Amino acid sequence: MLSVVPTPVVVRAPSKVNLHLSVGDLRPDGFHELTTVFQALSLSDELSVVPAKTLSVRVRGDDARVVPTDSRNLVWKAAELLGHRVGREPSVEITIDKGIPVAGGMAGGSADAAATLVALNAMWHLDLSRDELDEVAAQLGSDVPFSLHGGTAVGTGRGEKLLPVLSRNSFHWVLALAKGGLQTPAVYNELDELRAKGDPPRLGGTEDLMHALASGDARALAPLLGNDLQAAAVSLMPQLRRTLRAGVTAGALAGIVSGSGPTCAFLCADADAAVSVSAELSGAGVCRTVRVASGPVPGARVVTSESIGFS
Ligand SMILES: C[C@@](CO)(OP(=O)(O)O)[C@H](O)COP(=O)(O)OP(=O)(O)OC[C@H]1O[C@@H](n2ccc(N)nc2=O)[C@H](O)[C@@H]1O
Ligand SMILES: Nc1ncnc2c1ncn2[C@@H]1O[C@H](COP(=O)(O)OP(=O)(O)O)[C@@H](O)[C@H]1O
Repeated sequence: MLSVVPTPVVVRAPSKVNLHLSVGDLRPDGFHELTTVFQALSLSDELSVVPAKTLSVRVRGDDARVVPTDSRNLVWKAAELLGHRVGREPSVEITIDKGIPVAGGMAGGSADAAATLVALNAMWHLDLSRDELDEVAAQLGSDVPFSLHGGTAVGTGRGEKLLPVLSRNSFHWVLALAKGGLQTPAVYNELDELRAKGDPPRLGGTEDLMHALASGDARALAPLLGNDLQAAAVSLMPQLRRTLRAGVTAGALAGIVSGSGPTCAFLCADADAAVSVSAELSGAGVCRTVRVASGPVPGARVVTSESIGFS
């Protein structure tokens, strides 16, 4: 007799770097008003989802031991929220292969949450529209809608309201992963404290950055990269100053802290330059490990989803 065993729905979801992250005032709801330009990068997580008796989560990869596998995991929350919304028990086993550093300012948890929504939308044949998925995504976290969309986009509000940005060519990045992570709320908090004590510089507008992206010119883009959270991340982890200097000494066009950090992202002139910067940076002893990535890449998407038959 032929029995059909479902193969997993496998979804790949990208990390991100904020090319521009301008942080406004703290809102009454505890979030800061942002203007940010996200770019999705090829460094990614992969999720495999199969039907099961109950909801469970497994995590594999270098950082696996610091990722919760219970209801604190964003994929658990995503499965429950979507299940509740469509009236289904989220009885699935989710395996996360982590490529994105944990608590690294690269939206790894958000990528996994977005991947879960995409996987369940496919597995349960829900056919939810982009807008419906976006609405669920925004409830899970400010960065989750961008992890769904990918590409290059401007985020406003708390980062969840997105507009795509015209971007030509691929950009080449080297990522310096730190020993340890930084918790996003602590970094926003530190910025509020720095602002209460003094007046750290605030980023201006994004017009020139948009032109540089449209022209696809990495050399034009490099001096326009900026992140208001960088001062706060460096204040909490002063060794990042050395990492940022080392990347530029190694030949990168520019370096910034990615989002709330502590990953540092270095924009390079081309793919060859990225390989050479990564080699030099990994020998400099200023970070835990180094990765090469390119962007923009698409948002969370199914990479395989079939049923196989065997007798
Ligand atoms: C800083 C950024 C930049 O893209 O990303 P990461 O670097 O952490 O990946 C984001 O704003 C993080 O987004 P995300 O990680 O989804 O944050 P959320 O879960 O929505 O919020 C976590 C906490 O961060 C703070 N927060 C987040 C977003 C925002 N616009 N203002 C905030 O003050 C709040 O303290 C909030 O309680
Ligand atoms: N699927 C997940 N992957 C990584 N971290 C997760 C996940 N779910 C929950 N977390 C928790 O979220 C925190 C922030 O993780 P992450 O999303 O990787 O960082 P960031 O907010 O800096 O982009 C982690 O410290 C971890 O405890």
